[in-house]
Amino acid sequence: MTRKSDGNTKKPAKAVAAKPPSKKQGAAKKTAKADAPVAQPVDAAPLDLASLRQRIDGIDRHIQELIAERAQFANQVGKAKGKLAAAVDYYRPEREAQVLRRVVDRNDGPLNDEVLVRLFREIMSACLAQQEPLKIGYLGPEGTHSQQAVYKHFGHSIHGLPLSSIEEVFQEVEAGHADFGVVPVENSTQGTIQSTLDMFLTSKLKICGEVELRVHQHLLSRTGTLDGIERVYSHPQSFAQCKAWLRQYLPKAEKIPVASNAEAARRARSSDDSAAIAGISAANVYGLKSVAGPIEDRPDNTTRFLVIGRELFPPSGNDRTSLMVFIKDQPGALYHVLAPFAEHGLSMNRIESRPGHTGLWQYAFFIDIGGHVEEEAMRRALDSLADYAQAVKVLGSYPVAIA
Ligand SMILES: O=C(O)C(=O)C[C@]1(C(=O)O)C=C[C@@H](O)C=C1
Repeated sequence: MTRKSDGNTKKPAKAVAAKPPSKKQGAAKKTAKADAPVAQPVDAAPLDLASLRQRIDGIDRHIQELIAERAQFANQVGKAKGKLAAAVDYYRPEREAQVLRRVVDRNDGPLNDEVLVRLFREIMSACLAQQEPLKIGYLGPEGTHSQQAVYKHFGHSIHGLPLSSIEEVFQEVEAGHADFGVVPVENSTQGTIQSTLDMFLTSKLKICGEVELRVHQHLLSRTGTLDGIERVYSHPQSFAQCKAWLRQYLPKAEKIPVASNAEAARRARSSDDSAAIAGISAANVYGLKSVAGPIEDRPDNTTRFLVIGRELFPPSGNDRTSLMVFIKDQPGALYHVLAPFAEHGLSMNRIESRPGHTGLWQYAFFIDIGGHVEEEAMRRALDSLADYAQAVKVLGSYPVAIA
């Protein structure tokens, strides 16, 4: 598997140096209501605690009024869409991506992009839920990183459906019991989650989004101490992400692989000599204490999840397209399949091959390309594949993950 950066690198947190009110703030002052809070010039005498809290109270009132106003407009947008069948029909991932990108572009600190995106995501989630909350299937049980990925992408105003396998997530979305599903597809330390890619060989579902989640692992136990730990439960992927730490601190403990980190936490709760490697949220769900964390070997350990649904959405302006390509058995076929993307100025972020289940030694290539299938360059590149590809399936075109 190869993956290359696509320019979606996170902006470094902007400097938060003291500065006079910006032009943006100056303009806002003119249009704001008379009782709206006014930014305190940085060189003014510092306010006392009571006055600072008074300012915050004023700002909170103003924020609340604006959120209520926004929710009313979102409601009207919902009505403008006409009488639609279900909540899923009101959801517009391309619009949400545009809103969040603008939040990032406008951000001058002191809060970082990730925090601001999370706040705005929650506002949109609540606005959408006025129609009806979306139903989102994920690899459960509760407390997994998959559940965190669901909240990161859809906010908390949803109905989460914890399911027992990646296959079941696909099935529940296909059957319409869930509006969307969220499944892990690759980890920056451990590589591809092959069971997810293999589902696309037969599934008709489309990829409608991606979520990147920084994954922090913790050692959790009933006692909260390393002493006396004889066995550790976790998912094989998590064991692999914490190999060096385990070698150093628990070289003799038995390592027992289980189906999910949440299941590991559930088992660790039954005795004092057991521990689990899992995300910190599992500690709250299963009543455990953190012995140590984060304990992953690489500090940039990140898992990428896919959002799967039943339809494709229009371009957002910064999209990625995932393809599944079966190539013809002839010299240079792979080269000829990839060349049109470069010729049309489209960058390839990832290529992965898996047994295609169509015949002995026949492979399916999973390819991620920057761009959207409704864009001219991508359409032309796809048209040029026909001579060297046996079959091309567009798995989805979706907004590139934000913050
Ligand atoms: O713009 C829309 O289509 C809306 O429904 C509004 C809104 C929002 O709150 O901004 C809410 C839900 C959609 O998924 C996208 C955006």
